[in-house]
Amino acid sequence: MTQTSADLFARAQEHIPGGVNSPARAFKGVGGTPVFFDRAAGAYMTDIDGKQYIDYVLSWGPMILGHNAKAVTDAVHAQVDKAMSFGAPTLLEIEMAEKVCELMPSIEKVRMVNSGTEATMSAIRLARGFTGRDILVKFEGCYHGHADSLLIKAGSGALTLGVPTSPGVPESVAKNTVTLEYNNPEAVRACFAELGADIAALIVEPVAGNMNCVPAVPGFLETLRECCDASGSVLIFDEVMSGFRVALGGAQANYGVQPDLTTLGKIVGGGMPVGAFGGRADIMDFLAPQGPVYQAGTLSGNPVAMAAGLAVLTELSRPGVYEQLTTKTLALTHGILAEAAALDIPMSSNQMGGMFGLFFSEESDIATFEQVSRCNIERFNAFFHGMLAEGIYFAPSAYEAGFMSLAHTDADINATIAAAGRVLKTLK
Ligand SMILES: Cc1ncc(COP(=O)(O)O)c(C=O)c1O
Ligand SMILES: N[C@H](C=O)CCC(=O)O
Repeated sequence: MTQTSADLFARAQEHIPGGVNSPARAFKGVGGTPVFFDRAAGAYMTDIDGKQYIDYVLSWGPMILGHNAKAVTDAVHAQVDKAMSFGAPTLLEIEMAEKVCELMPSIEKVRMVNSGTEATMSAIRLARGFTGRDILVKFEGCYHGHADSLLIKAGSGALTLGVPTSPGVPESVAKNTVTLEYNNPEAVRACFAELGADIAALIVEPVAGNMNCVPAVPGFLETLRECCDASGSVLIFDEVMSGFRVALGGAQANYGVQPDLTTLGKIVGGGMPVGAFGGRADIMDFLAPQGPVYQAGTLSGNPVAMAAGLAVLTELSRPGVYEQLTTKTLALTHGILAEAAALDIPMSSNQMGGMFGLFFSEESDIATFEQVSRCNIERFNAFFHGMLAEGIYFAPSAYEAGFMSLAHTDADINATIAAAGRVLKTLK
């Protein structure tokens, strides 16, 4: 942390609540003050004082090509020169919808929105309107944005700040959200046996990325599918984070389980504020103006955002991209684990495609929220600050996933592993 960042953080707090526009940025979990950034390119971000960092946050996932990839900035500049917004239909929106449906075949129709929160909130309203039921099932430690019915036992910043269930959510809303243990199929079966006829939807992160990184265990998503089929409930995969990150077709392609609805964000907007939700045509046709469930947005399908997102999806559609991301991510996690093992520091990792988690834990198979909660947070915090001083930017919370981009080179990864070795030595 530099004096300039500290000064700016003090100034920010005068007129911005907590000094940030999203709590996850505030360094509350790790202590200290956030770094203020000025520019970014490829795998690097440069702070306000000119110090460069290798970035594994990537704007919390979207910058999968690396920061300011030329294909994206060219597309954005070209669109800005034409128009920034019409509030009327465009060809770009059709191209985006066609591309998303092509890449994720469970999506027959898709609606663009402006954030992941809007996507999940709208998907849930749609599921409730479609089924005529109220109950929503979610999992502890999964984060689906900050809509009222989802801020219950949530992950990410809410968990980091110790308010997984937020004040301000009325009891009348909270009572319709049932929260279960992630990766526990028995709990899901029991819940559906009791409440199935009243359950509108079940929403899940198929690779949880808001309680660190915890992929679904084999059979878990299949159980969700079976329970939803048996009770006529809508199965929603929240792929805001995992979509186009763990595979081109998202986690649903890797696991071979099709949801009824999918929510998207982050990568689909290429770094612009975008979300999307889509799925079975019979459900999506319940949306206004075709159907009765209302949902709208002044800037939804914004042409600049569509141009950025399409440019990213086009780049990601090239052969070999996800193999590269997997190789890079495994090189990083294995390299750091090897440094820790050499120092007898218990550490384990999870990984899928370009998404990973590092755990200061004796356990090597982290699959539940409880296991994540047992990790050594103090050690993570010390590791985080050591790495930050070394010029490596990891997410400022033990409950967030890490991200790899195509721009990270072997040299970046090796430099990160060497830095981790030096920092881990100080944690002995
Ligand atoms: C899985 C998941 N769903 C939903 C959201 C909400 O997205 P946004 O922050 O764009 O509202 C996020 C991230 O914040 C997320 O990781
Ligand atoms: N974990 C969150 C999204 O994935 C972090 C982003 C935020 O809430 O600011």
